[in-house]
Parts: sequence; structure tokens; C-alpha cells
Amino acid sequence: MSDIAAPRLPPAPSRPAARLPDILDYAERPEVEETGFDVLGQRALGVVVAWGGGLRARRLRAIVPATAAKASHFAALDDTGLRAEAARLRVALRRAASEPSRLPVAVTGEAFALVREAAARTLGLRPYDVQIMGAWAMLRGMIAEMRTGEGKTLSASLAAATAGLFGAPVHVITANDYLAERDAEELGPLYRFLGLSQGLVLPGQDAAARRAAYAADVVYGSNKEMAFDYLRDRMALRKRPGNLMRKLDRLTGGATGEPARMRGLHFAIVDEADSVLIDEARTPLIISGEEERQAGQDPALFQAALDAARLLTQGTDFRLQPDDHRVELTETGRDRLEDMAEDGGETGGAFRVAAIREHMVTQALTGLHLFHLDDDYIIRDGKVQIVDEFTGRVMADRSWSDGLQQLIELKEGLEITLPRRTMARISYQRYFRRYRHLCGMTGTARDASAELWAVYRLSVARIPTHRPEARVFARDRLFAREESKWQAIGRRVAELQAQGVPVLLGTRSVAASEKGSAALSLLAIPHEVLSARQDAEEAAIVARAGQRGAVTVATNMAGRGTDIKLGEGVAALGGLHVILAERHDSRRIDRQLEGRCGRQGDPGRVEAFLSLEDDLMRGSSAALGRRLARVALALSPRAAAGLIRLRQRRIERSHARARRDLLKADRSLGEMLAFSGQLE
Ligand SMILES: Nc1ncnc2c1ncn2[C@@H]1O[C@H](COP(=O)(O)OP(=O)(O)OP(=O)(O)O)[C@@H](O)[C@H]1O
Repeated sequence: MSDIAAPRLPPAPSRPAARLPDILDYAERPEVEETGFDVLGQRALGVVVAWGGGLRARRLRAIVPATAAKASHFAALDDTGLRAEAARLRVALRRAASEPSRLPVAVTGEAFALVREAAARTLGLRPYDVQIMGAWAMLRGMIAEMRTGEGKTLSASLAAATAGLFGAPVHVITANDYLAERDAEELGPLYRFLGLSQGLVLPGQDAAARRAAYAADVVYGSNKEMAFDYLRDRMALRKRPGNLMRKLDRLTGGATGEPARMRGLHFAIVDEADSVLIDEARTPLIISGEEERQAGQDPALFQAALDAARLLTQGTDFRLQPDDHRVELTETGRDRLEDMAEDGGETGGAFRVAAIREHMVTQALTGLHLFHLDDDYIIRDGKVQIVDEFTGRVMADRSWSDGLQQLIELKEGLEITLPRRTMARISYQRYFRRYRHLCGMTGTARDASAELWAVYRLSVARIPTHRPEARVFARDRLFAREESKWQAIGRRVAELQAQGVPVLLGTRSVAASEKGSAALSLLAIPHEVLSARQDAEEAAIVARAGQRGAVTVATNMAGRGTDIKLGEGVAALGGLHVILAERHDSRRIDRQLEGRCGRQGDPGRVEAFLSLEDDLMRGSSAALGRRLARVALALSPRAAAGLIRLRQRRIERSHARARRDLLKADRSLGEMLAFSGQLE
């Protein structure tokens, strides 16, 4: 991949001199102060904006004839002629507007026609009209909602190439490193043909490699890599305030100090925008410094808290709130802890302090009862590694804060890591709001459009599909017991495999994928498993998943971005058959899994097997729903399935609340740190 990471600078004369100043600026949008009233108003407006998705897409149609008008002109040119046109357009675009989002339709159409022709020649793919519309939406600063499998990657490259030709440094932000590498590799020939340089940031690269990547016209990288680079830049720039010094640093290649890695936050295209901007936004990013032992973080104290937590009884001493991952001690629980503190002399002073004791025991209870092995985390190389609940992937260098990480390590009998000092912190929400131009694409924006507006002022344009969707949905199958569900799934898969139909069995967690695998093994059904444990073999498993008779068990990992191609004769059998073994907390994640079949107008079938013992229906807050569903199951399975949907909505709302709280906390922390001269 080194040829991608090394930027190929385009020929110098094509760069207009006027561009120099903003390249040297570290671009970012200043934070807008919002009152509580603003926030409420925008939320209300968000609901209205969410309705306009289809209407906005209709207005975008104007780009289609504007692009078509130039098609024959570019088609008639040879490669050299086309490249010369690319160089000419660089100047023309820059003259036409002050920023890419203001480009008039005629000149944008010309650029799209050029990129379309170049894509057909270099990639063998000719972007469809709907992909042109998607690219126009992104260039105008919207989220293009394009159904799963419609070819968002190619659509984004049209927007990225046009913004790149305009002269804006473009960041294409993917949901994970695998996708960044895959997309950069696939699209490299197109950018190179147009004279644009391409960069790729991946974990493990040093600062120099990153700086080289960010110097390119179009840079690919995951949200995490990019946000961390920004955070590191902020730390470095904090030491050297003032744009003049930064410009000097950049011009002298760092002779006067450590130069920034990025060129600032100019133009971002966010792939899987709902996942990156909404789901992941709940986790703050933290750069931590050296390990440090703070008061109250003695390993003996963690052990004492865990021992005490194991003695407490659920219901009397503490209550669980699984919806928001919270535990509450009761009065009785607090009294019992006080007694324990008085008895146990060896646990030291800290445990005697009620506030520390109760906080640590609450964390220990959280670790014991709300975080589960092979679900929320796995153990690899003797370390606890967090599994992202939305992507099913391991988040290698993340850890839980506030003692939770250490308590979970102790619970699993592992060596305990010491907490690290927080050097800088930012949430994805704040990071993305700082881009001068933010846009993106996703297959599942509709359930998130109000929030996208309220938090990022992003509106969603619903792009029509290229071909009519041929995905068929079977009615939900519902079971009282989880065990019967797995048995039924096993029988169904056996039936489908006998017909040669490839099956993708989607599960919610590593543990569930293992149960699924066991159910299949019981019936001697050959299958492959794709989960956080196998991420290295991912591409190969995905490539086989659409072949005749293939059975693949997967966690959410096989959701976003996984392009399963149908093998020979499979379309005639009805295409890929997706089985949802459970509903996720978020409807959008289910839709992503469903979207693995029926791509590009292919046939495909979706079937959900649910049980009243699924994660979604667990916990005390689901008690009423569970009882109702049990009764409903006897009377009408359809009503029971409806109750499961209702429960999903409720959880979605509680997650949205958590994200709003984080943004609020992030803002007040920002103010606090700014006051002490330490704004991240
Ligand atoms: N214009 C085109 N002509 C032919 N094939 C195309 C075109 N655009 C995309 N494809 C193909 O369609 C498939 C789906 O593309 P891609 O993975 O980008 O879809 P997606 O919209 O990102 O899907 P998801 O929402 O699941 O991530 C790929 O195999 C791609 O090569």
C-alpha cells in the first residue's frame, strides 16, 4: 500500500496562486455557541427538515442533464486530451466559486462528466445518474441517502475528485480501517488519472507518513485515525499558537517546531454517516499520557470493590438499568457496604470513604452485570479488548474510563493496567462540527435525519435507486424461548443449503454468533464464522459468502460496507438469503444487515427469527413489554413482533438522549478547559 500513502503531487502550474493562503491556514470552523433555546429550536426544525428528503432529491435532478450535456465532448477525447481537460477544470472550478458548495450546476456537471468518463476508463465503472445526484448532494453539503448496495463508494469519489480539482483538501472518512484501505486502493487509478494525489492514513503509521498522506489532495482514513490526528495537532498547536508560526512550521518543514499533521479541516465526506456521526458519537476520544497512580486507584481498592460487589444482591442492594448501562445502589446496599468497610481492615483507607467506596462498587457492579465477555469485549493476548457494539469490531486501543477497565480486568483474572492521565479529549460530534464543509452518505439516514440536523445542520437527500429494489421480506418468526429459535434457524438454514441458496446469518454479538454456529454444527451444516475474532480473514470469507450453498455466520461486522457478490446461478435461486437472528438496539443496524442482499437490483430475501429472550427484551425496563409480548405471542405473532419494534424505538430514544448529554458535557468541559487555557 506504500504507493497509496506516498502522495503524488500534481503538476505545479495547474495550481492557482490564490490558493496558497488557505492551504497554509489550519482550517476549521469556529464553535458556535448555542443556548438551550437554540438546541430545542433546532431539534424541532430537524423533524421538519427530515420530511424534506425526497423533495431535496428531486431538486438535485438538474445535475443529470448538465452532466449529460458534456458527455460526448469528453468521450471523444483520448487519455491525454482528457487529462488536459482535468488541468483546465482546476482553474475553471476555482474561478466559478469561492467554495465547492457554491459551484454552479453547469460547471459541476462538466466536472462530473469528466470524472465519469475517467472512471469508466480507469475502473471500468460508469457512474449512474443516481450516483451523480448523490455526488451533487454531497458537494452541496448534504447527506446523500442511497440505499445499500447502490454504489456509494463510487458516488463519493465523484464528489471527492471534484472538490479535489477545486483545490480543497478532501478527507474521505470511512467507518473502519479496512474500508479506508479497500476504497483507497479501488479508487486510486481514478484519482491518479485526473492528476490528483491520494493519501491513506492507517494505524501504525508514524507522524511523517501521516503528514505526507494529509498533504495529498484526497485522503482516506477511518474516523478514529483522523479525529486522533486532529487531536494531536491541537495539542501541538496549543504549544505554538498563532497562524503565523504554523505557516512558518509548514514552510520550513518543521525546522521551527513540530508541524501539524493535517492541513486543517477543509472538506469531509463521511461514509456510513449515520454510524460515524451518530452511533459512534457517544464515545469521547481521549489521548492519554503516561500511566499514573492517582489517589483512590490502588489495585487493592479495585479488588476490595469487586469482592464487595460480588456479595451484593440484585433487587435489594442494587438495581440495574441496562438501557443506559447504569447501576444504582439502594439504601440497603449502601448500608451493607458501610458495614463491610468497617469490618475489612486490610482494604486501606480509601474504601472507608463513602463516596469512593460507593462509586467503585457501582463501577464493579456495572462491570459484573452489564458488561459481558464475548459480547461487549473479548480477551486477546491476555488483554481485555472492547468490541464495538455497532460494528462488531475490536477497538484495539480503547479502554473504559473511571476504573471500569481495571475492574473488568480483575473480574476476568487478568493483570491490571494502570489508568492513564487524560491529555486531550474531544467527541466526534465536536470534531466533525469543525469541518468547513461536511457532507456524507449512508444507506440508512432516514431514522437519523432529525438528529443529523440538530447536531450538525446536515440535511438528508433521499436519492432514488438505480434499479427497482428486488429484496423480499418474509414475515418475522417469533419464539418464546431462545433455544427454540436457534433450532428453527438451524432447520431453515439446512433447508436453504440443500437448495444451494447462500445464507448470511446475522447475529448481535460474538457470543450469539457462537450459539448460531453451534446450532448449525448440531445439524452438521458446514459454515464459516465472521466475527471480531476473525477480522484478519474477513475479505476472504466475504468473497465466498455469496457462492452457491455458502453459509456464513456473522456479527454486525458483515453489516456496513460488506459487498457480497453473488456466485453463478445464485440469482436464479432468489439471491442471498439474510437471516436476522435478533433485532439490534438500533433499527439502522438491522437495515444495514438486510442490505447485504438485494444489491444493485439483485434478488434477495430477508427473514427475522426473534425470541422473547433476546437481548432487546431483557432487563427490568423491558418487563412490561415482555409480559405483553408473551400474551400477544399466543394470540397474534404479528402483534408480538410489533411490540419488539416498539421496544427498539424506546432504546433508540434512550441512546439519543445519552448522545445529547455527551455533547453537553463535552461543551461544558471545553469551556472549563478553555478557561484554564487548555482547550483540547
Ligand atoms: N456505476 C456502477 N456500475 C457498475 N457497478 C457498480 C457501479 N457503482 C457501483 N457498482 C458496484 O456495486 C457494488 C456495491 O457498491 P458499494 O459497495 O459501493 O455499495 P454501497 O452503496 O457502499 O453499499 P453499502 O451501503 O452496503 O455499504 C460494488 O460491487 C460496485 O462495484
